[in-house]
Amino acid sequence: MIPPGDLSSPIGFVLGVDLLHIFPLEGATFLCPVDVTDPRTSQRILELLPGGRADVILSDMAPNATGVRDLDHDRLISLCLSLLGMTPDILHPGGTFLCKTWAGSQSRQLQRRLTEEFQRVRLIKPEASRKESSEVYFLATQYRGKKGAVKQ
Ligand SMILES: C[S@@+](CC[C@H](N)C(=O)[O-])C[C@H]1O[C@@H](n2cnc3c(N)ncnc32)[C@H](O)[C@@H]1O
Repeated sequence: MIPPGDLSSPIGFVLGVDLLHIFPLEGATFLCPVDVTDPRTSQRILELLPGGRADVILSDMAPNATGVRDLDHDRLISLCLSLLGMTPDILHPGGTFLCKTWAGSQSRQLQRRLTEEFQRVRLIKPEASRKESSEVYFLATQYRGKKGAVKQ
């Protein structure tokens, strides 16, 4: 329980990662420009995370769209899979993973991979997402962890 006097104090730690420069924002730490597909990135993230692990990985990463639907879809799935590949290093067992995708033929493959790693996986279309957009989000919860352990 949080004592009332502490409600205005910062709770948690937010680390933003992007290929592009991010303008400073009070209360958040940024690692940029950084490519999540670079194998050195998880180590750089780890060095900044207090306690060495994140509770939530949240991604609305997207490549620059070419307009070729299948190609854009494949490139975004590939980004999501790169991020998922980092979870053993940076996500707490029991943690949550949210990623944006554009619906397409590889979505099932990503869903399968998420289901191997998380106890619960849901496909979400937020109200704020335009109906005509193929954008959908996978919300995966209760990360099994490296050895299948789930934090209680
Ligand atoms: C839809 S934008 C979201 C930006 C941000 N969330 C915002 O609201 O301003 C997608 C972002 O994914 C980033 N991105 C694309 N590929 C990336 C990669 N390989 N590593 C890190 N970030 C990447 C882009 O630079 C871009 O800023």
